[in-house]
Amino acid sequence: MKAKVAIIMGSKSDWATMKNAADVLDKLEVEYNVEVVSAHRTPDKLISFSAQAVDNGYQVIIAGAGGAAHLPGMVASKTRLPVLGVPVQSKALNGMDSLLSIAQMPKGVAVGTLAIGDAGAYNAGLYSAQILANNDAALAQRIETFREQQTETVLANSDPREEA
Ligand SMILES: Nc1c(C(=O)O)ncn1[C@@H]1O[C@H](COP(=O)(O)O)[C@@H](O)[C@H]1O
Repeated sequence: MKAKVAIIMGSKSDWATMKNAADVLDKLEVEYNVEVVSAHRTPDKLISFSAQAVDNGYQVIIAGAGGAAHLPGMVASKTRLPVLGVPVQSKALNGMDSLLSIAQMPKGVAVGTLAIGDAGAYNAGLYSAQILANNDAALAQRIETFREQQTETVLANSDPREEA
């Protein structure tokens, strides 16, 4: 079966962050492809990737980028697929630049913006699974189980003085 989720990022240096999206998709047994695509450095590849995304079987695109993070918005401008943008934490501005670049889209081209950094990437993975679960009962059940286990873990470790 072809992967329905694409995880793309502006640079290899974003992988440490974007791996969090891959990790949760692994946990939920969702297939994905991973690729570096940059609006700035590989603009032609961005156009072809986005234009072919539907034909390639993708249903959701997770796009992570840092600094002048144009990647998610530009991909969204060239495909109707939902694009989840992950602001990678930049050194100079701690990711505020990435966050605002991704969140402040002009009306008419939508990008779903997640939180800065690892948690945002993880939640982008989770969100993409939740979108796919609308048409996949087995995946929906795995997400329910994931949540129950998460709740049980928190309830079993409710003394803040003890190590998790
Ligand atoms: N924001 C973008 C885009 C883009 O938006 O297309 N392409 C690369 N970059 C970002 O540049 C940062 C530094 O990249 P390098 O570490 O390769 O210098 C990365 O966080 C990347 O996402």
